[in-house]
Amino acid sequence: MDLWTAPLAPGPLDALVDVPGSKSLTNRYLVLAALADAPGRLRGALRSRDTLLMAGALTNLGTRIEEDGTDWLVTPGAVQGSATVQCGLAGTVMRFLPAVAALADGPVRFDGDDAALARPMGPVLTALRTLGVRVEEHGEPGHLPFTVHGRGAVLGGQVDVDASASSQFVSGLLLAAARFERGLTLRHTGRTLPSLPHIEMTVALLREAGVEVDDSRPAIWQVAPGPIAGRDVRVEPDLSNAAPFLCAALVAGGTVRVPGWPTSTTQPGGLLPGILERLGATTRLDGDVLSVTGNGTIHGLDLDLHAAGEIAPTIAALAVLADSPTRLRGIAHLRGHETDRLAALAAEITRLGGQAEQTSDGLVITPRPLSGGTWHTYEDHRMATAGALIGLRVPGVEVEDVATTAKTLPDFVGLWSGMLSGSAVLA
Ligand SMILES: O=C(O)C1=C[C@@H](OP(=O)(O)O)[C@@H](O)[C@H](O)C1
Ligand SMILES: C=C(OP(=O)(O)O)C(=O)O
Repeated sequence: MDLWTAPLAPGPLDALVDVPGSKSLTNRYLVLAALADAPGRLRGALRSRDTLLMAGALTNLGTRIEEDGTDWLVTPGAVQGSATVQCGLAGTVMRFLPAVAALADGPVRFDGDDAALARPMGPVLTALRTLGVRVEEHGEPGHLPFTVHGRGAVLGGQVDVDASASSQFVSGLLLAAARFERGLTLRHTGRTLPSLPHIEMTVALLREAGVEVDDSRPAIWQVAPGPIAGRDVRVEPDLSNAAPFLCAALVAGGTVRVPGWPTSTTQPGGLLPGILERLGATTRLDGDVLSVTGNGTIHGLDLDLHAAGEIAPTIAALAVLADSPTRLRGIAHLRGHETDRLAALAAEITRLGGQAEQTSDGLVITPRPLSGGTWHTYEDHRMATAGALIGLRVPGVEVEDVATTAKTLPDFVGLWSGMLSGSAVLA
């Protein structure tokens, strides 16, 4: 077992951290570019395990993706069957590509890491079947591995989807829907809907590519059939990956700045400044540089994170170091993320001597004095960065398999040490 001793904060921070591109934007732009009617260019695309898996899968499906300096040039081709899609542990790959594969002229087999076999896929497969696509399951029903038997075209029409376990079920169908003969009307039938900003991101990117989307009725999205424009786009920095760095200012005191912060964004990380202020930070946006300043005091709070579940592990790490208890709500769907994040956080916080209880839809964390020990990461990049954050203040936190951060941030350790040495860190 590979252990990385999380460095203690040397004192108040003063750092500029240039965070690489957004995973969610990169993988959406790649899918849209692959389905477009002309070549496209991605600037600032993230290179990480999840985006390289997406690029590799699209290449297997007939897209040409070339490096041009730091850009990705994407030349669409007819979607090809007799292909395989290796999903790794990437939700965006396993949920976005089945609807693309349905357009292929033959079978496309989807497989992934062992941990990926536990992630829910059923609503995507049921929706494709409703749309007339044959799907063959090879393991536990509603999970990887499976084969989508493309027939070269999808009629489209109306479909009901329960997306309470993941917004990606909706995004994945919408992204390919303009290529269905009749487009798609998708109605979410579940009681809760997580990560709405990520669905809004999908809608925004479709519209930017010239696709007509009607989202005027609650929980219903209608995508008109039509061409998808090949575009030249720039990917915003990954604001959820910025979170551990910005939060480090609350743990260690001092200031951490992240350049390239968008003035408006559909990334859920756009909610961070408001959340960090409630936790005790001061935030400022000077041009496109977000500064977060802390004085070492973190306030516990009651927070519904259903819109931004992705940042919950980072907020949970702050909560264990706070001056009062924290209740995180609205994040039952985290049980289907890279690991059962509610169980993983509760187990690891408890292992260090903290107190964390799972509720039906979140966690209650009561600060207690912590001591060092192994912080298990369960192949979850955000568990690894949460351990690093706690280790800034608690001596001897040994983060297991820190390399798992490569899922979305391959140089996490380098960026983290650069931040601590106070130098400007350029990705
Ligand atoms: O569409 C996307 O890019 C994502 C949607 C969210 O998924 P869930 O709705 O499953 O939480 C988020 O947590 C994930 O990291 C990325
Ligand atoms: C839930 C996450 O990833 P995925 O895209 O694999 O669902 C995440 O990055 O926090």
